[in-house]
Amino acid sequence: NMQTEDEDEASCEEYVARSDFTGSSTDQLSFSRGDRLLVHAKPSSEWWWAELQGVIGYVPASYMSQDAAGEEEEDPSIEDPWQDEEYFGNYGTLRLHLEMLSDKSRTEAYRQVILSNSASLSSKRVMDLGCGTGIISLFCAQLARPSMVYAVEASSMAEYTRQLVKQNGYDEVVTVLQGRAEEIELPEQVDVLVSEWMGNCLLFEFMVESVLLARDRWLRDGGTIWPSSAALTFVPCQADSYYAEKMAFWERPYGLDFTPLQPLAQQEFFTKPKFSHIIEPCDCLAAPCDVISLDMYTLQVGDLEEMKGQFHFCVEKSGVFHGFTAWFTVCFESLEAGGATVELNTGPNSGPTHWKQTLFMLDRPVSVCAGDSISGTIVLQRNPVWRRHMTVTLHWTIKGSTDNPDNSQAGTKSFPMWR
Ligand SMILES: N=C(N)NC/C=C/[C@H]1O[C@@H](n2cnc3c(N)ncnc32)[C@H](O)[C@@H]1O
Repeated sequence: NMQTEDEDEASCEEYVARSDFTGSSTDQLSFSRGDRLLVHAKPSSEWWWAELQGVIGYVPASYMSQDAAGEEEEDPSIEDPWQDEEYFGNYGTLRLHLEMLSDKSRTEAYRQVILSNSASLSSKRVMDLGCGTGIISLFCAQLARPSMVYAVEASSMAEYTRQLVKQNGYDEVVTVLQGRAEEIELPEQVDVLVSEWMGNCLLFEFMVESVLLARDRWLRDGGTIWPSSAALTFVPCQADSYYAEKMAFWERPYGLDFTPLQPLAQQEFFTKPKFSHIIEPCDCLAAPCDVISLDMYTLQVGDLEEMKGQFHFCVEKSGVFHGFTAWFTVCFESLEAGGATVELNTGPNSGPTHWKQTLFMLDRPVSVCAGDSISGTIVLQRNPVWRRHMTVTLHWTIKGSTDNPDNSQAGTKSFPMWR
């Protein structure tokens, strides 16, 4: 039902942009912090249809603020950009700790780090950032002889962690401090800073920021940070079963044609990355490639705002290119020069982990042949408002191999994680 102009104006709402936004496709508006936008419709919770100086397009709803127009500073007490209440609330329950402790690949990798460095850990001072139930700190006390381990945990789990330390007779070696690593005070600097901070797609949750701040404040010069380095790995892949389940399903359910729902399915199921995807090695269409590498000694908090990477894949076998799958690897250098490095690889050729892998589905699958190339860039854009979130923007070009050079097409897509 078409509304008349003035009615339409009446149903519009004015919002203020919380921060700058650069549209990544022609149907998205770009705007600056403080711009006043007229929201005409809210077709989904993520993207609204809005107008700015006569131009209409999609805007990310999370950037829209209805604070009293003109109020410059968003009141963080209303909406904490770090969502710490919810975040640390979740970690105050056992569910996530049970999941992480049950992840053998993850937990045994950290145990191996302590075990293989046990001699060098003698008389060392250690900080375990975000210790959770304290498993890494307990490994240090159980397998080595550090002079002190400061186990820092912001959630209410910390009081139980203290009990676990005492229960196992390590209260002389492990000191549990409840609080955010950014705010607590240690009595001294440490020789080793260890943390298990990696989120989905390596960076989600952005706990890594806390690790960098603690490194700069509490790790002595020449100290060791574990993990020492991290890499985000991508591969172009098939995702037949996921595509069949979410998209092909609408072709002929019960002998009926439901294909008009496919645009909705694409919007609802393929707009965000799919966490906890398990990719089989045979789904990989090319050799994986590290698109982003982080050196934990030199990485700066500012670098986290926008990280860029490039990729170039040579398709090794013909198939359907449904999207990209991502995972990460972290390395723990030895405390002694020349000692063995321990690696935790969360990819399809290593043991399963609770992170599994992350699947980025293209809007439309593309058939590719062996010899084709898929090259492009990835940009991880940290969300300026919701500080634990980011957007992953992919640009790719598919070039036919020499015998079918005309099969060349380009694409781009932005995936919010999550806001
Ligand atoms: N690996 C992932 N994704 N999460 C694993 C681990 C997260 C644990 O670290 C704690 N944590 C996170 N950030 C901080 C901080 N800044 N200060 C103190 N404790 C913190 C959380 O409460 C969890 O117990």
